[in-house]
Amino acid sequence: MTAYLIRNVRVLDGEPTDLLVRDGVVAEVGGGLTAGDATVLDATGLVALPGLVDLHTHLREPGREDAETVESGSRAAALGGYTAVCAMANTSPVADTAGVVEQVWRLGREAGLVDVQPIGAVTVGLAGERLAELGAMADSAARVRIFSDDGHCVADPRLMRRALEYVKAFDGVIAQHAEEPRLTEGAQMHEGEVSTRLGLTGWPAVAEEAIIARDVLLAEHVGSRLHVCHVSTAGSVEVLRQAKARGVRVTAEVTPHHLLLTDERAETYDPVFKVNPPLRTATDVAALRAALAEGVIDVIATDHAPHAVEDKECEWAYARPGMLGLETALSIALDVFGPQWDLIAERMSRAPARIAGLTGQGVDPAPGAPANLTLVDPAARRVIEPAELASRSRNTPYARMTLPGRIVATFLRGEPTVLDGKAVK
Ligand SMILES: NC(=O)N[C@@H](CC(=O)O)C(=O)O
Repeated sequence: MTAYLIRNVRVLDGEPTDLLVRDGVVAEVGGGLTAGDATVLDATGLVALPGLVDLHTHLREPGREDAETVESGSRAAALGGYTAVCAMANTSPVADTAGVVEQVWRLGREAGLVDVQPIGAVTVGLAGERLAELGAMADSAARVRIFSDDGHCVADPRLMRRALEYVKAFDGVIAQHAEEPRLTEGAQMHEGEVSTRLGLTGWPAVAEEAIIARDVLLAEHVGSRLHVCHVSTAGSVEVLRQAKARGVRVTAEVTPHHLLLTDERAETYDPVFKVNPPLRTATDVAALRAALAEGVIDVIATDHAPHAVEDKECEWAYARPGMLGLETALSIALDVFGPQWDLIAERMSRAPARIAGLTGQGVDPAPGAPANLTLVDPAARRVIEPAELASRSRNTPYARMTLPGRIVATFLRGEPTVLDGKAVK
């Protein structure tokens, strides 16, 4: 195993120092370390962060390997500075058995670019009727702890209650896609002024808020852990704020796109901006930013949702919802929050690692810490070219935008997965 001496790097907000990475851990930190047999990387101007952890990634394997595979999604993740991703269950077949979650977990190990932690479905086939084999998935080699029907809401309150109760036994968490389905039938975009003008059926904020309100009460009632996926409205933030103040065991995530883009993008009728939950208003964006800074929202999660060209480059009404996120998330965070490295490390690495129970991930670079880390050049700016992305899909909403920050290197347990901005394998 090669050792690396990372010279003159700032660890988060600290002064420039050297990091010696050896045998999978950060062996030493300090000024003027000697290289010995280590490969020297000059990291002047770069910032070292704990490797990013994504709580919400769609890898599409098994079933839609034309849109993404575990390997291509892992490469996109590593290039985005990630060392772990949680793979959503809405594959085909659905990840609702020990067999499927073990398959995804094994494919992740084989790719070896990030830790792939499968998420299990809450209900069989995401159909919302019967609980899946949560215990068998938890006991499998994949050690599933997060369960989600993401893409669908667990709408039946009794089923949601049972799921919350069931996962308590192994400190699991239910990650809810909060969308009251009766309120979003036929919905194409956020319900508001823009949808009225365009004549598109709206997805009202209350469809999200009503489910979050119900679920925090259920989680409180049974004393279990709830995680809320892709929070998108100012009203949801208020529900979460109240629940947290009461001590409910609830955590929440927001996506990079909901921190940056608004429903006005739908005026282009370009389906690249169609996503679930939909892009909301500038008021919502401001509330989400404040909630993330404050900690009412715990995590930035990408909801990386690759889609094949035929599913995206068609009429708005027929396009699948979802956008790419892994290769641009850190840049969006930097654009929105500036170089607040401790905040970025907390919301994009430590907190998601804690919620997912991933030991060894989300640990700041310090002597003895597992060498899962990423080196960022905050001064770099890059133009996003869809064709240059490592994802098999092209549906980035940031095409041809200039974004700040560039991932220069990523290390997974001491081995580089990205060097000089390029994937190592
Ligand atoms: N977030 C999205 O817009 N899409 C997700 C699932 C979903 O939440 O609809 C996908 O799997 O494509």
